[in-house]
Amino acid sequence: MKLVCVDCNKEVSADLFDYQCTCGGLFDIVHDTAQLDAEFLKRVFHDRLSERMTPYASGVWRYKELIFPELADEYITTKYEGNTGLYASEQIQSYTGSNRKVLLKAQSENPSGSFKDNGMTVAVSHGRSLGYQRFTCTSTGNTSSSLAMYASLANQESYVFVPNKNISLNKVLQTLAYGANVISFDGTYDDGIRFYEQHSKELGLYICNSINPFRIEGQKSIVYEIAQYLNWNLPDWVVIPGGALSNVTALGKGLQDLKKLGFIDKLPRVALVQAEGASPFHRMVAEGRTELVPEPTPYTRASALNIGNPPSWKKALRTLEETNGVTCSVTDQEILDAKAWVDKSGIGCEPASAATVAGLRKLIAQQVIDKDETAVCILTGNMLKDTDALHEYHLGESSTTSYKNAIRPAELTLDSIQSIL
Ligand SMILES: N[C@@H](CCOP(=O)(O)O)C(=O)O
Repeated sequence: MKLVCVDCNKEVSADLFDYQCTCGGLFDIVHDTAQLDAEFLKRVFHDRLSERMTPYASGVWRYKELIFPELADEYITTKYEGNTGLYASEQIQSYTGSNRKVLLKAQSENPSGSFKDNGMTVAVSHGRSLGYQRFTCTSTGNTSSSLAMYASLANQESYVFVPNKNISLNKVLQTLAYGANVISFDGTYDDGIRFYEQHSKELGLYICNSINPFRIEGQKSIVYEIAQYLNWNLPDWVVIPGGALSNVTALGKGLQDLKKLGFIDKLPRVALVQAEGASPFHRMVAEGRTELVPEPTPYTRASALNIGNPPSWKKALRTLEETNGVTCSVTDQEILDAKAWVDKSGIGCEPASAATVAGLRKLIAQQVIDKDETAVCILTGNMLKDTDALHEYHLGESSTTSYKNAIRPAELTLDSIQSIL
């Protein structure tokens, strides 16, 4: 296993772990797959479906050979994440105008209620194997609750940076309840990432955001699981929401693994959907540019997507290129209407997830996706992650998003944070 920079292609041994290359680029993890026997692995992955209460019962660690083969089992911190439902919905078929039942992959059924668990179990396990006892992330709420859960499960400390506005109160409460030290700051997720880029070394904390390539390795399991449930036959399209762009990055990497190993014959096409108020990546693609222009003040009601400068955009672009993918953006109203349909289909999701269903509907209407093509939409977070959205949609009310048990530095500086640690 080695780290390869996505910008300058520099190769570094994975033992010399870092988040960024000296050139500033993010790292990819590259495994040595030459010795892997695909048919043998398929059998192993199948047999592990009957595991209970061992690390291999996890829908992530089931695929350990493709994710982190070198890790000693003693470091695995798992809550049997993954193993989430894949549903064929007639309601969503009729809402989107498809001629085929639409598949929904409910990552919302993960233990902390979002897809972040697939990556977080790997990041925290890796951090522990390096001897870290204190973990951190910046988050709009799902990453933080996931980290807080795994850190506490491993009896470790977590310090999470959370913007003080435009995020879901429930997610912050969940993070606090799991025992994290919550640091509420004036800014956005993008400011938190910038802070890490400047100070990761001095902080001495293990960073669990998606700039960490081990998070991406864990998130690859989402597409492995879809493929395995469908007997290694993927639909024509995978529709995925985009904020920090870790999900689409991991999807692309997972698809390449499956193709290289011969588990699948051809790559499905990827449709990446962003919220209109936070869509720098879609705008870049739609305008034919090759450099992302950050949005300084991203805003969407789908708070998990409130990101103006997604760190993984170059990796995401690679996924789009490799899969002949497309992007689109949808309005908050389109997202909330689609969410109401997902909720009443009995599956349920948080607003950001519903961007996929809204996007599929739009792309079918625009004839980018044919009505006869098959599609799976990835639902990233649980319906109860954002009950304010339910209030607003169904009762026409909104409630406060202030929270009191948080640490509030006057500003996000190294001194102010070090005084808290
Ligand atoms: N919506 C995300 C944003 C953080 O993204 P990450 O992939 O870098 O952890 C959240 O839940 O915080």
